[in-house]
Amino acid sequence: MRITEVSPSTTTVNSLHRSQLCHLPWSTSVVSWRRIGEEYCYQDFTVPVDVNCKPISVDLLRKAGRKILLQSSANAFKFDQLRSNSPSENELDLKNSLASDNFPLAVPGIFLLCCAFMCPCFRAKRREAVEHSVLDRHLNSMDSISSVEVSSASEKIPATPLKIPPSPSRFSLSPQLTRIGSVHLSINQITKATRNFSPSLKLGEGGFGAVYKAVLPDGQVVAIKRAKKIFEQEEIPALRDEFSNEVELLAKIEHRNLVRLLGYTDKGNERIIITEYVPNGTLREHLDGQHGKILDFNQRLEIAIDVAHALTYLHLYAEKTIIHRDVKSSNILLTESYRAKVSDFGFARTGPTDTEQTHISTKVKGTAGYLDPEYLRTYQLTPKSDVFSFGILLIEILSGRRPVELRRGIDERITVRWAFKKYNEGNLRDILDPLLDEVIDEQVLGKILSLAFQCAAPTRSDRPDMKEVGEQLWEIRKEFGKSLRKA
Ligand SMILES: Nc1ncnc2c1ncn2[C@@H]1O[C@H](COP(=O)(O)OP(=O)(O)OP(=O)(O)O)[C@@H](O)[C@H]1O
Repeated sequence: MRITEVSPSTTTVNSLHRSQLCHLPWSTSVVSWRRIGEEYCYQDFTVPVDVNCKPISVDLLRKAGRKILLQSSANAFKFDQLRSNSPSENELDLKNSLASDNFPLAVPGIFLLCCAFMCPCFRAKRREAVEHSVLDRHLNSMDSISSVEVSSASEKIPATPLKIPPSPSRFSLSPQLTRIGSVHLSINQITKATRNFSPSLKLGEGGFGAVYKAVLPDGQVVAIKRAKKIFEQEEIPALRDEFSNEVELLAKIEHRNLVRLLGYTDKGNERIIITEYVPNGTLREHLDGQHGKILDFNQRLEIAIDVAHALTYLHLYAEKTIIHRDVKSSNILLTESYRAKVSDFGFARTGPTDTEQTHISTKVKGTAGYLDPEYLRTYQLTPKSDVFSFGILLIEILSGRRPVELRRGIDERITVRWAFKKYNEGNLRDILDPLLDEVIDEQVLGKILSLAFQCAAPTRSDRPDMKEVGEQLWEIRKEFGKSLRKA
C-alpha cells in the first residue's frame, strides 16, 4: 500500500493516545499498548480512532483500477458499514483488513493469489521447506498482492511554529534538464529499443508506470520507465510531479548504491525515464525466494550497509539534503554480485535548506508499514523519516517478513511489534528468517536488532542519523566476521 497523501482529517487519532505515544519511549509504548489490551498501535496511524480505539470513519473509499483513494466527508464510508454490507471481492478483503487490523488496506485478490500459486518460479526445483515458506509469505503479504495508493482530497498542512518555505521545494522541470544524462533518445528510438514496449521486456510496474528492459544500439542495457497513460484529469499534476521529482533528483546523483539516471524524455503524452539497468531483481523478490538462492546473513548485512550508505549520501553529501520518502524492499535493486542500489525517487524531496529549519512541512507520502509515525502525525518531514523506514527495512531483511503481514495471527501482523516482543523475551533467533540455515552469533544478532529498533523509534529524536547507522552496521559486520572465524 503506497500512501501518496494523507490529510489531517484522516489522521485524527484521539489525543490521549497521541500524547501517550509522544512521551513514551518506543519500547514502553509498544509493550504498554499491548499490556492494556489495545489493538491500536503506533503503526496504525492511518486509521482515525475514537476514545475506545475504534475506527471512526474511513471517508470516501473509491477504487479506480489498482488505486484506492481515501477522501473526506460527504460520502462517508463507515467501518460498521464495512462489516454489515454484503461485500464485493475487493471490499471483502478490505473489510477483513479493517476489521482485523485497523488498517485501511485494499487486498484485491483471488486472481493474483492464484497467479502467485501458479507462477512458474514457485514450481522451480527448490527445497520443500523453502517452497512452503515462500508460499506462506505470498499468502501473507499485502505487497505481493497489490500495491495501492491512499490519498485524501484535502491539501491542508497543519500550522507549524517553524517557517514554511513560501513555495515548498517541490521540483519542476528546468530547461537545463534537457541536457542531463548520457543517453539521448527520441521516442521512436525508445519504442524501437523496447520493441514497442513489448510485455516480454517488461520488468515490473509501480505507481508511476511500467518499467522495461531495453538494449540500445550501442549494446548498453538500460531500464526504461514509462509513465502510465493518464485517464483522469486530477491525476495529471501528481504524476507530473512524480516524474519531475525523479528526473531532477536522479540527475544530481552519482553514487554506486543509487540507481543512475541516463536520460529522460517528456514529449506530448509520453514521459519516460532511462536509468541504469540493475539485473538481479528487487530485495523483496530475493527475500521471497523468487530467485532461487536464499540470501545469506552476510549478504543481508552488506545490502543493509549499501542502503545505509546510499541514504547517508542523500542526507549529507548530495548537493542538497534529499529525503527519499519511499525506502522499502521493493525499491532496493540488486546487482549480480548482490550489491544494493536504491531506486524510485518519485516521492523524494529536498530537506530543510535553512540552517535554522529542522524540518519541512509537507503532505504525507510513502508506503504503509514503512511510514514514520511522527511525520504522519505532524506532517514534519526530516531525514529521520528515512531512518524510520530503514529500521523497518532492517527488520524485514533479518526476518524475511513484510512490515505488515495480514494473514498472520493478530499478534504477528505488525512485524516490528512482533519482533520487538520476541526481542524483549530474549527469543532473538525466533525473529530470524526461517529460510536462513546459519547459526548467527547471539551478540551480533542482538546488536543489529537493537539498531533496527532504535531506527524505528516512534520519536525522531530517539533515532540515530543515517551516517551513524552505517558506521554501526559496519562494526556489526566486522564482529560477525570474527564470530565466523571463532566458530
Ligand atoms: N533500474 C531498474 N533495473 C531493473 N529493474 C527495475 C529498475 N527499475 C525498476 N525495475 C523493476 O520494475 C519494477 C517497478 O519499479 P517501480 O520503481 O516503477 O515501482 P515499485 O517501486 O515497485 O512500486 P511503487 O512505485 O508503486 O512503489 C521494480 O519492482 C523492479 O522489478
